[in-house]
Amino acid sequence: MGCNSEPPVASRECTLSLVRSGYPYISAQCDRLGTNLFLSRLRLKKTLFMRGEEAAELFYNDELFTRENAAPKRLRRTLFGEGGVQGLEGEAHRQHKALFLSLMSQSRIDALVELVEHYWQLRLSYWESQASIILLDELHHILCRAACAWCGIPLHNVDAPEMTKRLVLMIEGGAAIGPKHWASRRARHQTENALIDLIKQYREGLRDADPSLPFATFADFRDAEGKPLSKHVVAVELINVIRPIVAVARYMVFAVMAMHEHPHCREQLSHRESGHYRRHFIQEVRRYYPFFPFLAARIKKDVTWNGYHLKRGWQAILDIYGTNHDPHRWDTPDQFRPERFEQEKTDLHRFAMIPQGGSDHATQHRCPGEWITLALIDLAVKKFAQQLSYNVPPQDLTVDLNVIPARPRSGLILSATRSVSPFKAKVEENS
Ligand code: HEM
Repeated sequence: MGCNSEPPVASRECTLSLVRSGYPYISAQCDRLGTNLFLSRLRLKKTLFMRGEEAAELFYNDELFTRENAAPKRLRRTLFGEGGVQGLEGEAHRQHKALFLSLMSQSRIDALVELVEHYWQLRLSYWESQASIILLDELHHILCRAACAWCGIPLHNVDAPEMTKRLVLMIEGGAAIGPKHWASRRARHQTENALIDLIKQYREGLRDADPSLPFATFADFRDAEGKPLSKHVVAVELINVIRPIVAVARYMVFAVMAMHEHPHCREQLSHRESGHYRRHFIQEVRRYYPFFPFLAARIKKDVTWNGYHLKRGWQAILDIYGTNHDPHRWDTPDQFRPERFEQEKTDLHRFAMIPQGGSDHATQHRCPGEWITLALIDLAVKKFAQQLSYNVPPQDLTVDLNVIPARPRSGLILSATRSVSPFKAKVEENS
């Protein structure tokens, strides 16, 4: 610990090294310096890098840290959109966040899972007719259709592949450079415009919408003064629902990959009464595999913490991946061991395991889609451990730690996929 000094400096400027090394970069500096807090410059801005449970708790203190204008512009123009919940603070944030959380009742989550099962079932005969499929691409497609139906966004069959392509570009283009980044910006622009048209028609009475679905929830919202959200902000928030649902495909793929690489896990998951073990397995998937690498904020006022002076105006970066792998908190953090969660007191960690952010859902920026994510990974695990037979042919399953968001290079190719136990298909085909 320092004695009323600034945290140790890892390097004068670290942008290139961070881009080259990717997810493990911050942890490697922390281990080298023997600290969970260090300074460097990111794109010339003085930046405090933070890792671990204690540092995460500090990062989520909104008296000291703010998210306003903290995320890089290139992310706001691709992944997040401008004017959405991620960049809001205080009362405006609480209002938007309450809308998201109002969508997350158990019955609504069950409805989404049923829709995913429905579209999965429709796709299954295609899988069975093919020599092989790329699971990541297939799940993107299924989740896009289910997410749009769940939100009340009309998607005719012809639009579905285009919408899937655009949402995937938003997910993958934020951190990309060059043509892929520009394609991602175009995809956001086109999707926002298409949604703005629908919202306009709805508000002018030219189109109906089910009042219980997210489309109407956002389009009908009025603040305390009776003011609606602008059409653009409604579009951004609707994309904030459908885009991350499609992104859950990566965790579903990682779960199937983990079963392939750890056959003893698959064996335990194949029993129908495996619920307890399945929860631990899913938590380990979220802890172990890389997804979002870090979060950005700005320090609001000078503070002394653990003997270090932290200064107002510094950029702060919280290392998500490093916190989930912090060797001070997790035993053998780089091994995939679901049974580690037997010893954990709770399933919902506030600051030690933060793949979808930490602290509180309602008052902080913690992900409101955490329960949906758990339910969709659970669905994938049950399907692949209990209801489908398939082969995993030789392929390149390397997960590059400098590609954000991470994925297995092959996307996980499966061959000879067959249903061995009937899928539940409760929802009638209606599109
Ligand atoms: C692939 C699974 C997912 C991952 C890894 C993930 C990760 C994250 C992370 C790291 C944050 C930022 C937390 C923070 O700033 O403190 C976040 C926020 C958010 N996520 Fe997720 N998420 C996922 C799924 C979802 C789903 C399924 C939804 C919606 C249905 C969703 C909607 C949001 C929204 C709206 C925010 C902004 C919350 C706020 O600013 O208050 N996410 N997510």
